[in-house]
Amino acid sequence: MQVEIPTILRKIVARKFEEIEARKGQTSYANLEVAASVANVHNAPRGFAQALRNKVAAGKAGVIAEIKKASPSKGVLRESFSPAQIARSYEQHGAACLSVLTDQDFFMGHEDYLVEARNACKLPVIRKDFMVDEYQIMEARAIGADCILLIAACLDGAQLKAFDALARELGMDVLVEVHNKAELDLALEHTQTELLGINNRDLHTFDLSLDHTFELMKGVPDDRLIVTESGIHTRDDVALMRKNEIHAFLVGEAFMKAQNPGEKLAELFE
Ligand SMILES: O=P(O)(O)OC[C@@H](O)[C@@H](O)c1c[nH]c2ccccc12
Repeated sequence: MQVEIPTILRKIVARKFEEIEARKGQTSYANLEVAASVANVHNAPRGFAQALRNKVAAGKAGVIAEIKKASPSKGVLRESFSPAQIARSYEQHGAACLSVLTDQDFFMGHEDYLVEARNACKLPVIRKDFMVDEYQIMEARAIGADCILLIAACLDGAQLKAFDALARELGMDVLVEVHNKAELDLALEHTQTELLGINNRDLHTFDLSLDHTFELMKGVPDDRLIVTESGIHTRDDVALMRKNEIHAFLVGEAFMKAQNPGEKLAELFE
């Protein structure tokens, strides 16, 4: 028998199942469905993938700028934390999209932060969380998310397929995140999404290397847009990616630690 090591990712996922059970006790799936259809009228999806594509087609970097107060690897990243202010600052300085952490226990995130950030600007927003149940996908659209993240490291093929299909049915885009070849193959086999995230950080160990992007990109079909995720801190990191034909980025820490997140974005990407 294989013994499962309680890595950080496994701890997060175990906790996530408890959290979802508690939520189901408060709001039924049927209620979320109603809220999602209301959201499709008043907060129609803003076209997350398209916004990224537009930047890249214009010869620019497509930046998904992240709003996260803390992370399990680095602790609190930012004391003064106003999602609306940060969202406007990102928009002003050329972000294509926003990423908002909604996980409370490990990232000090909240659904309200997504709502505040999205209401403060016109950018499409991805709900950044650990999706392990359809309930969370319906909830994502109900709170106005334009895209969801699916992490291949914590899903099997059947789940990837079902969650990807549900998200699209609701009008959202999907960013499928992989970290190694096995996960990439799984993602390509079971999802249709045009956005393929390569996480440079291993969510089991926190090891980080930009080489993951260069190793895995070879196996990605041309019609997918690759998003390099995590560990982008300098103009040199950006230049190295762009030299290798990677033009879409997901950046959090470097912006969150800067006094002015939007100005930091401009500094790295202009
Ligand atoms: O803060 P960084 O190193 O710039 O990374 C951002 C983003 O890639 C990271 O927050 C992330 C990537 N995949 C995730 C999955 C869950 C939570 C967080 C993440």
